[in-house]
Amino acid sequence: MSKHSNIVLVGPMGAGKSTVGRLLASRLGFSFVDTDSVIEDRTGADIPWIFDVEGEEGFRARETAVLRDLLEENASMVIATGGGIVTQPENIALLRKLGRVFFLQASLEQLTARTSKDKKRPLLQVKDPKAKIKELLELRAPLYEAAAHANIMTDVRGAKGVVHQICAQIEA
Ligand SMILES: Nc1ncnc2c1ncn2[C@@H]1O[C@H](COP(=O)(O)OP(=O)(O)O)[C@@H](O)[C@H]1O
Ligand SMILES: O=C(O)C1=C[C@@H](OP(=O)(O)O)[C@@H](O)[C@H](O)C1
Ligand SMILES: [Mg+2]
Repeated sequence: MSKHSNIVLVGPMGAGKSTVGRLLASRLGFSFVDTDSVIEDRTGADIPWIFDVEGEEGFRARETAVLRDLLEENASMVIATGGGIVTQPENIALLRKLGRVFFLQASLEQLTARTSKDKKRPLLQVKDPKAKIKELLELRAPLYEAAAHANIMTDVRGAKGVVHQICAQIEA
């Protein structure tokens, strides 16, 4: 286990990392960090713009830089990551160094429904978002498993219920 006492959330788009992360941080009295928000704050641009101008490659480099910077922080944090952060091999070790990693999962139907209204995910601005989510999940599931210390199914409970479940695992 890491010397850092952070809680790190990984998982596909729509798993609830940003929503649960914020609630969990408040419940634990930790700082909340969303790597997407850090990148947007640093660039002064939104994610679609970064994907457009710097490409996914540029965005991924920024994600790794954020993880490296977070390792220098001493605060106790809940860190919500972007769904593709595990695609960079070096990030797996960085995530596990940062703290206890929870893999938030949900059914394809739930992931699709939860992301259907938000147009700020460039990778899902395609004809068939459900098929894209499925494709990414098949590619990334082994990577989430490699990064995570624990898995949390989020289908049958709302965000608050997921917070409760994570707390129960932390306190066990
Ligand atoms: N456990 C849950 N049950 C139902 N809806 C959820 C749950 N967790 C998050 N949501 C909703 O799903 C959408 C995506 O959540 P978000 O936190 O942005 O996911 P992520 O950061 O993993 O992409 C939001 O509208 C959020 O309110
Ligand atoms: O899965 C991905 O590659 C991405 C997930 C997004 O974060 P969320 O998982 O919070 O939506 C965001 O980092 C970007 O759109 C890329
Ligand atoms: Mg998010």
